[in-house]
Amino acid sequence: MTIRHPDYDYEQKRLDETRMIIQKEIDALRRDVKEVTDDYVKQVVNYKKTKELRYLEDQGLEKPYFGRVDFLKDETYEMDRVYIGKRGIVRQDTFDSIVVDWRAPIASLYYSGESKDAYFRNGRDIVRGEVRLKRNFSMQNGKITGIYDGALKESIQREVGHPDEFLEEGYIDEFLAANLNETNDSRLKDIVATIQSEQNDIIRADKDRPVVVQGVAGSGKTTIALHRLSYLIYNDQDTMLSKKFMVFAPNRLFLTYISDVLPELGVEDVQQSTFLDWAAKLVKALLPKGWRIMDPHKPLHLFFEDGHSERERQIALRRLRFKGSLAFREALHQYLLHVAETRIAYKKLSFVYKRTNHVFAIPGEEIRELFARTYAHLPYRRRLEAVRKHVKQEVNKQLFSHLRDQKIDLDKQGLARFEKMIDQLLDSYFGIFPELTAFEAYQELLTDLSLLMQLAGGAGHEEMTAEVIQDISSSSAEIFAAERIEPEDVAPLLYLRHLIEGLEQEDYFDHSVVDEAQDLSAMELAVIRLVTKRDSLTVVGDIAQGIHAYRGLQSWEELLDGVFVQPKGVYYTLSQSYRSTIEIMRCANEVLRKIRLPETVMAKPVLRHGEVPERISWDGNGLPVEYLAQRVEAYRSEGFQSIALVAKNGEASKKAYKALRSHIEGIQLLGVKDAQFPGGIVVMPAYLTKGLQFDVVIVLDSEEYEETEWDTKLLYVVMTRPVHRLVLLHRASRMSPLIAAIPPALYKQSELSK
Ligand SMILES: Nc1ncnc2c1ncn2[C@@H]1O[C@H](COP(=O)(O)OP(=O)(O)OP(=O)(O)O)[C@@H](O)[C@H]1O
Repeated sequence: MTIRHPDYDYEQKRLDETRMIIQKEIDALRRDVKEVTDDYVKQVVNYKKTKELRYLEDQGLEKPYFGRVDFLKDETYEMDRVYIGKRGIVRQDTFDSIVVDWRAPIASLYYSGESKDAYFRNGRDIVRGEVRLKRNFSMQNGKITGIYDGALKESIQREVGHPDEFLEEGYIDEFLAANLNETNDSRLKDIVATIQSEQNDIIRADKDRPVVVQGVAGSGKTTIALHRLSYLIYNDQDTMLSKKFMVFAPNRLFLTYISDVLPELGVEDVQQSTFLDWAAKLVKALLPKGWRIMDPHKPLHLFFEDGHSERERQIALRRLRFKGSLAFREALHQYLLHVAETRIAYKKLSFVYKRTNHVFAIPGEEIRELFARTYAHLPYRRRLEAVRKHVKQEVNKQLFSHLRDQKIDLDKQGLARFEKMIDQLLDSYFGIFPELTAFEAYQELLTDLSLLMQLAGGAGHEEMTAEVIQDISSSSAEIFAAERIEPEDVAPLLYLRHLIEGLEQEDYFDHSVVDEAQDLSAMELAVIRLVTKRDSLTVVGDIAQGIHAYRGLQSWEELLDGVFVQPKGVYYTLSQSYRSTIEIMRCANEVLRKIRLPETVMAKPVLRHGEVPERISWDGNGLPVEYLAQRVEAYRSEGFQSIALVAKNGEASKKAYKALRSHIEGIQLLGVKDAQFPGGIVVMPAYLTKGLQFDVVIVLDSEEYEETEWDTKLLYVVMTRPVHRLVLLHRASRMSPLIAAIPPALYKQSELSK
């Protein structure tokens, strides 16, 4: 902390002046919003003023800004001194901007740091110059408590040696370190003051191209995606509406976990849903009466709980993987082609114009060409309409040229009669085209084995052997026979609806965020792309945290090469991890190392130290409940607020809860059906901890994690949840091979006996 900074007096004076102006603004706004009015426009203005007032009262006065940049413009050689805050503040009397909003174009300079070659985009223009100073402030009760100047590399050089080595090791500036060290509670918070340059690039990326982010655990993916929404709304209010923004997240628990930060960021009315909740609403309208979508957690039981045969799992795996694949999307397209080519007769359309005995005719081949090629890009039903319209125009053209040749002047009535006749003719011609409905077509494709073989198998689909297709088809038929569809049917069914009927305008989003995207299938992401205007998507995730063997992406290439092709998605990677201490990340990285993925990058923790993780062996039966209760109490008295006791699966967490509830006050059990994230002390299954963070994580049954790809990923997820402390408990008789492989120097070991 540098209270005696040479500019301290200057900055404190500037802050005092700013606060005086804000106080005046508050007084004026209070007077304005008191006024009762019937005028609608004034009501809208008052609503905005009330929001502004609330911000100024709650936060603006206390901490109007967090940073400053001095920018010397190349063109004019003028120095701009800009103070940056969470919201812009403008004096109502002079309209002078006293604080610039972090989302404003010029604020971008603050995030890219000091540089001789700096620039920012202002609309289409690029403003170039030099960032002479980047300064951060800590403030409390209107007093500056810290000033941090950001010549990052230079200060490292001075203090500790060669900068690059330290940056490699995750050196961070003092200001970020101070922010990270504040005891974290489990909720997500805004990071506007400490957004890092590579995170800033993502937040401010082109809005009309898909952005795909692969980031290690704790690299700020969720946080950044939400900040990007805030940035987009601020800069593109004319073309985007926040109520047309959608955040797709993995479960309802996660949605309540993130929902607090959205109003903080000034984006209140964003839609939030799991993919399934959103898509199921649309799909239900396509299902016959009495049909239902199966419980989405059934596969979790099948794959994570005991008591299921390997063959059962194999069939389910084949079927579920196929339904989420781009190969299936291709088969859906092939189905439509198949219908267009084999189920439509494309007869010649002809009739005799009685008055002249002239035969008008459109060859069947021409209609085929129109249907199967010219209008092939349109959904089936819209294509029918377009071809019909085209044919009608063609007939009319022929008629007028014939009438001209024959020098016949047809009056209004004659023309109307002709038009009616044509309409009748077209009704009967197009009436024999198959009337497709998405649901019937979908069922047919999956249950007609030979059709599925023809459309999904063959050259180029070597993995789709007859046996695999047989498994997919017969197990799908069984589900349909019970008048059910499964969650994995929802996306392809919607996709097929799009191919057949097209989507309605109100189904579209102005921007979609997909969090934990590795858990969605390529097919689901293809559907999200369909419903998002101008490819304005932010897709974030971590392949190393893809914990569902039966679903989800295997690699980002699948997405970039198969879904975000035109315009091409922009791919970013983040390897700096901000959540956990160095000690925790070192252990977690040992597990990550075991996940052999081409895209795996080791997480680089920021320089924040803490206690080393503990491995505790226990030789009794059940759980060491009294010991756990003591530990939890000790953590509580250390000031930690959120503590997760994690069991590998749902059954085990229920058992643990039963054993612990009378020993630990306020402990809560979280399951898949829970929609509220309570914070505090919770027992939960490992797969539900995704995306969340806790001060402390205690893994209750670490011996249960086998050396399989999915268990490794699951353990990695769990180990990367804590901000401060990690404890791995295991039975004395067994240890997970994944934990056995962690060098003992990286953790503290102890034994616990009955
Ligand atoms: N630039 C930053 N400044 C301060 N804190 C940050 C920054 N970036 C990320 N964090 C913090 O790091 C933690 C992890 O962020 P977040 O949950 O968004 O990461 P994630 O990549 O989505 O993680 P995971 O994949 O593990 O779920 C949060 O507490 C967040 O506030």
